[in-house]
Amino acid sequence: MATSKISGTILRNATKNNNVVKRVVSTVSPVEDHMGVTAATQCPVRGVFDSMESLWNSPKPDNSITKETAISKIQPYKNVPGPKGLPVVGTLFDYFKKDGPKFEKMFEAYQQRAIEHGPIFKEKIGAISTVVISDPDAYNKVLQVEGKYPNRREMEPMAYYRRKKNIDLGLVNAQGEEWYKHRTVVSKKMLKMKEVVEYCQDMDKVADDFVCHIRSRLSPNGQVEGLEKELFKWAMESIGTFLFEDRIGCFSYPTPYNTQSFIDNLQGFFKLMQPLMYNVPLYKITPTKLWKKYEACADNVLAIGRSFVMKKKNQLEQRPSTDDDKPSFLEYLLTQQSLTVEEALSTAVDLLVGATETTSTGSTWVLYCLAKHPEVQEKLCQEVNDVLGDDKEITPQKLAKLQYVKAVLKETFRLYPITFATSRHIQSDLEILGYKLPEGTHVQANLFGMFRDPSLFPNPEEFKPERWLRESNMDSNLKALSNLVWGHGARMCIGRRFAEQEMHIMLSKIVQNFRLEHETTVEPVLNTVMTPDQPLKLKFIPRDV
Ligand code: HEM
Repeated sequence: MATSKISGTILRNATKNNNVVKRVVSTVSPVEDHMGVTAATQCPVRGVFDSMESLWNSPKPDNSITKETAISKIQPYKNVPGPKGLPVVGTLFDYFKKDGPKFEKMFEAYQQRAIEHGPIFKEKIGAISTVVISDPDAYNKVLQVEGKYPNRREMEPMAYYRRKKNIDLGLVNAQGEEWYKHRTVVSKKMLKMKEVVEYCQDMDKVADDFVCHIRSRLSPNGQVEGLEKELFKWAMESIGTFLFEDRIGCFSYPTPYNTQSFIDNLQGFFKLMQPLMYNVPLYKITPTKLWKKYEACADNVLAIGRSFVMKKKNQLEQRPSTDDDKPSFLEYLLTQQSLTVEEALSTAVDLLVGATETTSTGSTWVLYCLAKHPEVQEKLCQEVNDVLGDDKEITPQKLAKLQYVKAVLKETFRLYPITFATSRHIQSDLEILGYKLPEGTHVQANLFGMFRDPSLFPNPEEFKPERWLRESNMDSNLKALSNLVWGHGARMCIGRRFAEQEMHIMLSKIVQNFRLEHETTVEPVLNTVMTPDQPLKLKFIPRDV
């Protein structure tokens, strides 16, 4: 496990600043949306935080400000503590200093800032100003001002690229009513468990094929060269079964040219987006070298993604599905009155893009954590064998019983939250932790910092899936914090149910078939999502020989 250089207690350090207020009970009233789904049911953490009072309101000796005085002493935005920066560029140049924070380690920078400045700090890096919250209860207030159309910070290079090419912004970057239109269509299929479990059998087959594929790729020393790319193929094959109700053929040998090219370009697309997102956006004035590389990757991703989608669309036109067929998600999209054909195609490509780097990287971290913890691996294998018995197929009923598998995934994401912070532009003024934030402020929850805060998670550097089991004595409200790795509210990750299902299945099959050992120690870095800083060298030792 990567041991962070930083340790400490963010929340208790708040008392170093004069800004600590007694936390006020939050009363989030569930708002019903057009689909009759309450916001409370959409967001598993919402509401749960309401009762976090007991955790966070316990008297602190040096926290003498009462609720009333806190309210009368609400301070303006300009007084929110944080690192001092220069006019216009803020702290940007700090990130270029040899011993300064690093863009590719923003999660550590946030953790360090929170330890220095307390549970609320603000930072301006170049053109971007952000308020970062490291107090779970206080962050609940952000949920109250999400509005009907929650607004996340754009992935600026991606959005700029699409505007330049006149392409639909898609679910990830669209805002307001435009976003809502796409979201309404997609969520009907992707957020409903009833719909997602329909794909359990397909995912089970993909996972079985992945296990065979791994066996075929084992070198004499038991390693799989380019493991990350192989996991990427599994993620792509899995989403393909959903989007197209068909197999893409990622495991065939040699790897189909389009698949390989999609993988290479998508990885470049995410890697290059990271520096483009945080640096001064010179690419908007002139196409910089970095931008040209990014644009080439984005062009390829789009062209290949589109070719997969178009191929399926043409097949459907030649052979429309019958009543006996399970219609694919692409077919569903193409038949929606509210979307144009172009919008439907864009959405399908977005899902292909959104589903691959995330789940493959998340799975890389799980396999790494397991390889480092043989005792967890054995416990996991035992659970899988007990639940599956002789019939190796994973059904939704069996999946529901695999509690330790789920705990392993949660614990992995606690240590390596692949999206290290949430993002919202608040839609009305907000009083939080003694400060008044104006409408439009960009606010983030410091996930990495909170997940490694010893006052929240004892021995935070230890990998202990048991924390998340029903019988553990961890406060149930704190358990809910793990949901934030998927975002929250009406804009939470739309692929969450799908991603969890495919990862739980794949993980079960891997531990059933292999014992994992690790040969390298890796650290997390940001390539837009949090990835290992070097290729993983894991040994897959077949259990049946
Ligand atoms: C380990 C896997 C994944 C993680 C950790 C993850 C995490 C996230 C997070 C944190 C967000 C932002 C949510 C918010 O702002 O509240 C998000 C959005 C999104 N995710 Fe995922 N995701 C994963 C897998 C997937 C998959 C498999 C798909 C597609 C099948 C997907 C599609 C999307 C889309 C389209 C959005 C934008 C949703 C919107 O703005 O309405 N993700 N994801």
